[in-house]
Amino acid sequence: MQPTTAALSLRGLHKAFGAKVSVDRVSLDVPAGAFYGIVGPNGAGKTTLLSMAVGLLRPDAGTSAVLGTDVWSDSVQAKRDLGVLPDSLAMPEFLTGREVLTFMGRLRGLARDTVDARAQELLAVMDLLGEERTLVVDYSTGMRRKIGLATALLHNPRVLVLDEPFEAVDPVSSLVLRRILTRYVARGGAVVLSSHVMPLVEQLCDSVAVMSQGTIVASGPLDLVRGNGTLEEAFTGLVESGAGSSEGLPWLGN
Ligand SMILES: Nc1ncnc2c1ncn2[C@@H]1O[C@H](COP(=O)(O)OP(=O)(O)OP(=O)(O)O)[C@@H](O)[C@H]1O
Repeated sequence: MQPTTAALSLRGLHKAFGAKVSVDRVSLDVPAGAFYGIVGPNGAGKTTLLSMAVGLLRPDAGTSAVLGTDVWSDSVQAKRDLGVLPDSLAMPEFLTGREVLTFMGRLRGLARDTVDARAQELLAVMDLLGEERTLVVDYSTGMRRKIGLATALLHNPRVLVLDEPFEAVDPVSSLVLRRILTRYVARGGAVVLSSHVMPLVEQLCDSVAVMSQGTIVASGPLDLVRGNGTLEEAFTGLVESGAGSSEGLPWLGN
């Protein structure tokens, strides 16, 4: 039987900023149809890794392939298959949400009526129809996240890479989004997301990678990584990041 091509295949990705190694020769395979969570403490290298994986940040070394297509040497095809929610989103600020979707959809080569129909549906599910006339520059943080997610979904990509997709998103929109992503995976799409919210990762993802100080310290099926405890317990055990002790700040509250 032919092995199925990985949704995302990272090989030896490496990035240093000056003397600081942010991602240290990371290799990772995200299988087709996976719902893959990447967790790690602040500064672990998740955003840097995902930015290189989707072709937004050029690595010092290593490769990334989306469904077998290299993101740097065949970026047009790779980006056709990819929907990306980056960490910090550069947006056309002086457009409304609907205009952003129309603009991005047309850039993606979608027909005008397809873009219009999808924009209407996406604005509805993201609960942004009421803000139709608001310019993105005046959006709240959560609204920006939601319009970013809508643009990631617009062209019906086969692989979604989402950096902290639930950050600043209200509980109702978060529930809607979780359902959308679960259905997307059930239909054969692959999702890679980073998050700090362990219960959410446990609820959604079938596989996880734990990052610490630029490397992956554990990866694989969720049940294997968390063992008999919760993901949070496994995470805390794996990541001895030298995080500040809760015994500190003796003056606080005294
Ligand atoms: N453009 C940059 N210039 C210099 N250092 C950077 C740059 N981008 C990231 N870093 C450093 O690389 C390391 C990893 O950062 P990164 O944002 O990838 O971590 P993260 O795991 O996404 O963190 P968080 O969970 O806080 O978002 C950090 O030490 C950060 O300071």
